[in-house]
Amino acid sequence: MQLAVTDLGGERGGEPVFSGISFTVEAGSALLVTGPNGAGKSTLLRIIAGLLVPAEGEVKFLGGGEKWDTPAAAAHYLGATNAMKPALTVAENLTFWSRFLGEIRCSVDDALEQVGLWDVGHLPFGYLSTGQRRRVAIARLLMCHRPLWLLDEPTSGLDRRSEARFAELMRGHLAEGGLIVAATHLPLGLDNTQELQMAGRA
Ligand SMILES: Nc1ncnc2c1ncn2[C@@H]1O[C@H](COP(=O)(O)OP(=O)(O)OP(=O)(O)O)[C@@H](O)[C@H]1O
Repeated sequence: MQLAVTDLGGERGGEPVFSGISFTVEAGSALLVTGPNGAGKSTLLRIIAGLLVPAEGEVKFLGGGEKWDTPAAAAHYLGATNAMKPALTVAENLTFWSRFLGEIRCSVDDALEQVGLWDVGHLPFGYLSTGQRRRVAIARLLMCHRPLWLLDEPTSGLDRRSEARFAELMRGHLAEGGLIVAATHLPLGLDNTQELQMAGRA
C-alpha cells in the first residue's frame, strides 16, 4: 500500500495556505509533518482525510483493494479534539465508534487496556483529564483497523509513560505494514521516519 500526494495545494477561508506539496508514504513507514504554527499541517492532514477539498493536486491511496480505495476510507484521523461526546461514558463513545467504523480488532476493554486505562470505561468522557482523553482517542485507533493513521499532534497532553506506550503502539502499526502521517512539534520516538517541513507563509 502507498499514500501518494501530488502537487497538492490547500486553502482556508479562500486564502492559499500551501501549494506544490508532493510525497509518497509506503507501507510500514511514517512521515512527520513539521513547521511553524499556521504552516498548514492540520490543513494537510484534513485534506488527506477527505475532510477538506484540495485547492489543487491530488491524494491517492494505492494498493488498498476495494476496501481501502481512497485515503478517506483507509484512514483513521486523530484530530485535536478527540471526536468523543463528553456526556457519554468512555465505553459508550468507543462502542459507538466500533459500530460506526467496523473492522473490529479488539474489545473496548482490550483497547483501553492497551493505552493503560482499564478503569475509566464507566466515566463520562468529559470527566477525564486532557491526557486521559487523548489516550481514549488513541484506543479508537487500536479497536478498529485502518491501514493509514493521520495523527495531528498525537502526543499532545500525554505524560512520558503514555508517550512511550504510544510510540510502541505506532511501531507495532508500522511493523504490520501500516502507514503513519503525523503533524508534530515533538519527536515521536520512531526510527527511520521521513520529514516534510512546511514553511508557512512568509
Ligand atoms: N476554518 C478556517 N478558516 C479560515 N482560516 C483557517 C481556518 N482554519 C485554519 N485557518 C488558517 O489556515 C492556516 C493553517 O492552519 P493549520 O491549522 O493548518 O496550521 P498548523 O500548521 O496545523 O498550525 P499549528 O502548528 O498551530 O497547529 C492558519 O493561518 C489558520 O489561521
